[in-house]
Amino acid sequence: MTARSAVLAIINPLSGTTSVAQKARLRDMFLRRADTLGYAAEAVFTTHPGHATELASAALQQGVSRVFAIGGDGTINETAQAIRRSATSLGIVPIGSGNGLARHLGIPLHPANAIERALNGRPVVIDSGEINEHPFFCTAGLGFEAYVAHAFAKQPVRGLPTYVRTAFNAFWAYQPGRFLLNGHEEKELFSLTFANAGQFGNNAWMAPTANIADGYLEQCEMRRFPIQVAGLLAWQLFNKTLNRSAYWQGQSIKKATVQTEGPLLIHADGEPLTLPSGQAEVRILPGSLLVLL
Ligand SMILES: Nc1ncnc2c1ncn2[C@@H]1O[C@H](COP(=O)(O)OP(=O)(O)OP(=O)(O)O)[C@@H](O)[C@H]1O
Repeated sequence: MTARSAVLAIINPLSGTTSVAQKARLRDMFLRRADTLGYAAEAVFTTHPGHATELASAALQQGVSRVFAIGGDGTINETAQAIRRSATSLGIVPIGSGNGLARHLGIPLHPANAIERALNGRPVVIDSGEINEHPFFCTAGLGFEAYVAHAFAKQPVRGLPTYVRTAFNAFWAYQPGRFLLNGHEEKELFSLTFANAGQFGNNAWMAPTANIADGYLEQCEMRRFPIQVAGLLAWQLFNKTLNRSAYWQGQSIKKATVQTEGPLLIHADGEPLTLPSGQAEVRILPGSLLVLL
């Protein structure tokens, strides 16, 4: 008799707005379905930030071939960073607030369908990025989007309504910053995005033409814009046409540097980070992650 292949599901009890009881039902559904398909499945709830990386690293050491992240982009990031550049594949069951990577990849947003897709999926190679030592799989960036990520992290409740309220309030408080790009171009920017996937989440497409497996990041710059065009830009962001705006500029890059005076607020897959040196080095890691699709 052949041994059953081991798989692990990592579940963030705090992702999105579904209750812990609902997530426990998802865990049970995952375990039942994995068992039916012949896997030796385990599922673990995270207990603290960074726990998903610890669990996925341990699974990798034990030779687990498929690790499933049941959560949002932050949980996917923590899980994927442990198994990138390995033969272990990532399954994605999106239950977060934005689910940018899952939406870009066309993964079903209904958890039961996503479980089915991931358990039956084949490994497909995608790129990932790094901003200093921080990996990202969807987007990283600075300026307004980093400002919002920092503000959102302080909210007691997650989910889309909280995100929209936080972004709206941040819009009035935020002042565009000055950044030195690649050591020679000084620019005042509303935001600067490094996109592996095309969207932040919730179908907000900052980089409508991004290809997640082409070996490039899309560097998207948003210039300061008059308040009168904010509504139009928001419409274009969700309509996947922001790249037609005169305030948007994009290029495909393999690496970039950004400097600012004082600490640099950034985000990696929506997780807020601060770079005390004020300097960011961004690069693409082509073909660095296997995703079950
Ligand atoms: N048990 C836990 N207690 C507190 N925080 C946790 C725990 N497990 C994970 N986290 C943290 O929760 C944060 C948010 O998780 P996640 O990204 O999955 O959900 P989300 O923000 O609702 O979704 P999205 O990123 O798609 O918008 C991550 O930064 C992660 O480190």
